[in-house]
Amino acid sequence: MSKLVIATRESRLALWQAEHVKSLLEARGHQVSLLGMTTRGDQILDRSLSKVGGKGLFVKELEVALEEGRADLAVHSLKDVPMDLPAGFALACVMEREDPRDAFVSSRYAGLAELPQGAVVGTSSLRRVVLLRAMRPDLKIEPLRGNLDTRLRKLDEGQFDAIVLAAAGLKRLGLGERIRVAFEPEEMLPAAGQGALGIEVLSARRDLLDALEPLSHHATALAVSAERAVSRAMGGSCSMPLAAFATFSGEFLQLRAAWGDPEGAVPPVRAQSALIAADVSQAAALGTAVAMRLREGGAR
Ligand SMILES: NCc1[nH]cc(CCC(=O)O)c1CC(=O)O
Repeated sequence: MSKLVIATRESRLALWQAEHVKSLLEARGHQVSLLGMTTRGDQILDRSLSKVGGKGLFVKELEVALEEGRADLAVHSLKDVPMDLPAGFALACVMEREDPRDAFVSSRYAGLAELPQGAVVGTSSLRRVVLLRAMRPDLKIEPLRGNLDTRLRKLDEGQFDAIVLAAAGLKRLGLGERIRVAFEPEEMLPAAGQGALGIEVLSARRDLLDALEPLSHHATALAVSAERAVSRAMGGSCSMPLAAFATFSGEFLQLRAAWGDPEGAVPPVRAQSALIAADVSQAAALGTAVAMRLREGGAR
């Protein structure tokens, strides 16, 4: 069968994800190799992502490799993939989702409620900041960047009383025991696409669709399509605190979303809706409808 090259970032999580796709494809008879590369997002570690150009930072170099024919596939955490891909690129495959929740990580405290008044919590996600503030306005929330190992090290060095990370990344790296408690979506609604992997290809590469089809996961694709439609309709960038989380069971797609005021002047606006969805365009329509409800509720 075909020989495929996967372009990947070189963080431990990105490599795990690329290896995961590699082994799934190999099990189906393909020959696969990895092409590791460093992206702008990996180089810029001192500033909040929202200030330096956003989600595209982790994706651009991988797209150049696809364009130049040095690689066939790029594996991404969907959360980091911009809503609209550049012309000529397509999200060919959405894979089964890992745990979509956010995780409370701390060595001293068992959960948010145990944190003392004014405790220091690390996160650079604006979504996590506004949702944490809504639950615990007293906390001191401080920026936390770097790859997963760096963030855990900063916690272990005592720079924070607790940090918040995606459960999916920790579990993939075998660090699931660091999770003291996973936030229920009612408390901290996940980001669009959190926990799901997507495979990007050049749109012209119809030849790859057959190889990728067995890796795609219908329920995840529907959920993520609804979530990403919320972000798209809200003009979502990572400078907007936005959460969107959908679940699909039976034929029923349920979507919840939350918008936070970046200045924190008003509490988060929440909206939800559900419908029977059979394909990704119906799922996206649900996302658009929920975005409209957010706006009606005061989201900008
Ligand atoms: N923003 C970085 C990022 N992109 C994807 C994940 C975790 C894995 C996932 O959501 O699939 C993380 C780390 C985090 O948010 O803690």
